[in-house]
Amino acid sequence: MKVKIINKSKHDLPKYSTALSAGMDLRANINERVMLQPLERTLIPTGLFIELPAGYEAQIRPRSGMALKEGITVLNTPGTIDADYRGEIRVILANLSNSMVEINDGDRICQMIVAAHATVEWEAVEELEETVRAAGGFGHTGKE
Ligand SMILES: O=c1ccn([C@H]2C[C@H](O)[C@@H](COP(=O)(O)OP(=O)(O)OP(=O)(O)O)O2)c(=O)[nH]1
Repeated sequence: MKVKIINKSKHDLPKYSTALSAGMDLRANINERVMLQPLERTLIPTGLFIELPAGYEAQIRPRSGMALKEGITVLNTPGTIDADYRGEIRVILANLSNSMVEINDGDRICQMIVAAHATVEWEAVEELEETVRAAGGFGHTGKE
């Protein structure tokens, strides 16, 4: 499927040629580098604007390398970009390490995937169909 995208950032669309794969890395589009202190969070602009068809969302996810090497995650992962959102895509980065991390302009800070979602009409009822699990959850079957 084709999705319209406006690139107002200083950077080429990252990995555009391979964007048919699941994740497209997004780059920070910032004028000054950001110093993220331990446990600090910040909102990073990307300069990207997209127009998704109804029934789809974009999800903003952390990059595993940044998570493992630097302790940087996307705080609200997976961030949701609604199909009717026309604003700039921005990314909430958080530093879960115990040292300061520098984010520079053009850094690949996260990845974005586009996913179909169900279109649900909630039907209010008094009872739900019975199952073996019933209300069991949160580890009620134990560890083994
Ligand atoms: O990581 C994110 C998450 C959201 N958004 C934009 C697109 C999304 O469509 C809109 C609203 O996001 P969300 O529904 O998560 O925010 P909210 O806190 O529920 O705010 P709202 O009341 O605006 O829906 O903000 C981003 O740019 N980056």
